Amino acid sequence: MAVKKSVGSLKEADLKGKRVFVRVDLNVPLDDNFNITDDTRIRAAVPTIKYLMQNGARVILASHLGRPKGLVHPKVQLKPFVPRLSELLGIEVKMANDSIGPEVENLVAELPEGGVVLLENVRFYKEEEKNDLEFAKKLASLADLYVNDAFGTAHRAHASTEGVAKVLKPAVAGFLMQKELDYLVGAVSNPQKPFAAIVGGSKVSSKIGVIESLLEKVDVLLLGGGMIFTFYKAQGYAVGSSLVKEDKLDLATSLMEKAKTKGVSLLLPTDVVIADKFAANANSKIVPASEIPDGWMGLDFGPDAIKSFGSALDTTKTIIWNGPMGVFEFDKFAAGTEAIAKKLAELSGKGVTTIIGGGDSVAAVEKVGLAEKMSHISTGGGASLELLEGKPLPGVLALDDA
Ligand SMILES: Nc1ncnc2c1ncn2[C@@H]1O[C@H](COP(=O)(O)OP(=O)(O)O)[C@@H](O)[C@H]1O
Ligand SMILES: O=C(OP(=O)(O)O)[C@H](O)COP(=O)(O)O
Repeated sequence: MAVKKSVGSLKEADLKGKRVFVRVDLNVPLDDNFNITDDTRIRAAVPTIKYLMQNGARVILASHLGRPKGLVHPKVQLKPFVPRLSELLGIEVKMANDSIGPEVENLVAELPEGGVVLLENVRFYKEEEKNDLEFAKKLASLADLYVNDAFGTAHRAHASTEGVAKVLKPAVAGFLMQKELDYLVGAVSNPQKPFAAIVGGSKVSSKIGVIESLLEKVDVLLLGGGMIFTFYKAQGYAVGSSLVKEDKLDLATSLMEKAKTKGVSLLLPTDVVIADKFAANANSKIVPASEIPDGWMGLDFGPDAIKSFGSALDTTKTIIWNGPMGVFEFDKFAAGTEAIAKKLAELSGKGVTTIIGGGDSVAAVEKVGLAEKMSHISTGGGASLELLEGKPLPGVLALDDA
């Protein structure tokens, strides 16, 4: 099935007095004191919410945060977002203690036109990720209309992204969703070549699968972040206590073989920055990729890799980047990520199309002040990679046709 781009528009919807269920992606980085460290995704959701408010809708916001796996987890409650959302929207956003049930229904019933309520993390219910129909119906019963503006979660077929869109009609795209599709479908379905993808981050299990299809599309594939140690181990390297997905070792081997057969230049860092613990103040040193001692873990790549990755990118015309190259949140392990951000900013200036996707990748680029230099900052990492694969996104497919 082809990627779908033409979806029903919010502009055609009758909104006055209507209860509108808006799925947004507020899955942004927070520090240990619940301070939002990058609010790009929150700001990106604002135009749709403001439009709904200005047109007299009663707005019900739903999002996930983290991966609480169906359990109520205080660390990923949505309460910390209320002040920032209220500030951005210029009203007092109400917080619900749940995402379904009588208390939520009462809050929604009391909402004035132009009012906004934020539901609690939908992933506190295991039914969310299971895309349970009964749960989707409960969410749907809160509203008269569904808007999906959560591009970052559009690759997930979950109750609040896909299930609810099937039972609550009309179901249309928000402005952010539309903007992302307009840009990305064009840019990635027909990219200017040579085309490079850079994949890092920590979601190894979900992103390693994407690599297989990326090998059909790209000329250059650079791997970094937590992704690389599974590849090293598959080659017999010692990886110490680095992040490794044991069940993906065979896949890593077959991906390296496939890259060779396809003539794709697949590069892994040749040196890494290792740490004796996962902490900002860890002891660190640079070692060859094949020599990570026991008890040490790789948290960034080293200066040789910075050079070789830079040269590999020099001749490309389109670059998509998802996933930081190291634990950039700790200054000691941020050099690889910063070097890639700087390289992409430099290449953007020379006419190369540079697309950055993903909550943490965007946070990393924001941290070094280079977001403005990129061609497109996408709020979706996994979602933009899956679009690039040519996969239809369930959260988009479920929306009404244009
Ligand atoms: N070598 C590594 N080991 C463990 N975690 C890493 C490593 N490199 C990067 N990370 C972590 O990956 C996280 C981001 O991963 P991910 O969610 O996949 O990216 P995105 O949100 O951009 O899609 C960051 O918090 C970063 O600290
Ligand atoms: O942060 C997200 O994806 P991303 O890290 O791939 O950009 C989305 O909020 C989806 O989260 P999930 O990967 O836990 O389903």
